[in-house]
Amino acid sequence: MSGRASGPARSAAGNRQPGRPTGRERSGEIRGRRPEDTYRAGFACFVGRPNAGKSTLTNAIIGQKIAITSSKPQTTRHVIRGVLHRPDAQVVLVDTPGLHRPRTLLGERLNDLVRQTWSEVDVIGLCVPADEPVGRGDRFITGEIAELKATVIAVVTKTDLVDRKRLAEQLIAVSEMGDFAEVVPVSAVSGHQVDTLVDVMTKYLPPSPQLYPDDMLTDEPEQVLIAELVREAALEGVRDELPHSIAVVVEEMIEEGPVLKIYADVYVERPSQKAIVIGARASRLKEVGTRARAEIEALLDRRVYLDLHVRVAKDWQRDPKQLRRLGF
Ligand SMILES: Nc1nc2c(ncn2[C@@H]2O[C@H](COP(=O)(O)OP(=O)(O)OP(=O)(O)O)[C@@H](O)[C@H]2O)c(=O)[nH]1
Repeated sequence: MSGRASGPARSAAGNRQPGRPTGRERSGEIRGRRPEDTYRAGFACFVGRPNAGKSTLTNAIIGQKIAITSSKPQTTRHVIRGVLHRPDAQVVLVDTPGLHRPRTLLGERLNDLVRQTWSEVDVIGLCVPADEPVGRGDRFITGEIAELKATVIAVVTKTDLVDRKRLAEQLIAVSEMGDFAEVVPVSAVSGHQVDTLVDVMTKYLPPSPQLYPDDMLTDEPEQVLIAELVREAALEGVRDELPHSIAVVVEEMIEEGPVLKIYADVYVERPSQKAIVIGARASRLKEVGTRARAEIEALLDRRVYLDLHVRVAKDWQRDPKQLRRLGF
């Protein structure tokens, strides 16, 4: 045992008793620390209407492709956590799908998931794109999150798309929409103000020990990330025809020497959709496989063999059993 006085042992940074100097502080290693500089950690999420830039911003903050972005709304299905590590804080980002009018069981499940996530986080970043007028959708979400315990920060996204005058007007319009702790303009694409936004979010996290180990970027199982990459590739070019009809399940992953063999099923709702996804003489499916494999290899940094099967799961969006099987 060390000569430390009795009391609970300290296992993680910041989990210390106030007033008791650590060994590093005693040796003068950490100078000029103010009492408010304690370690902070907590959960944050971005909300906003579809296409507001939430996933892109999450990726820009974590610095890795952890959520799937697309120019079409509502591609984010799973709650994906990315963990941002800083010397003074840990921000655990939870990515949610957009809240929308439920037309299917899937829609209802997604909305439940969103509300549950909102009630569990410390900080919510309400994203409003700079290049579109503040609208009913933004006001609706602002109202929905107003009563939660979380601190709400308004984030004006995609600032690279507008000039300064338009941005200034949008900042005013957004700040008039609700009672926000702060309003922060940001561009995930150019990176402008991303660090500032993280500083602001960190400020509102509670003092807390580290929540996840240092080397952890995301706790989403690899399979889900891989399935999302396949799904994104399968949607490419056919989004207008089957925007919400594709689901992907990774059935098996087998290590074979330096190669990782991945067997995945691509589910569609109808035989006609199966034909679209496969394409003439399987040409489309081959392209999907090539594109997805490149993405997966980049994600895992290793060689991958990808085997895709297209299957019809009739009306999977409306069937509770199928939804459970597909991970919803
Ligand atoms: N120019 C520009 N485009 C952006 C920026 N952030 C996001 N986008 C684009 O806006 C579109 C939507 O971005 P997403 O991050 O998918 O939006 P989202 O809010 O997660 O969308 P849902 O998953 O549908 O709720 C994509 O085409 C992005 O490339 C930005 O800072 N600048």
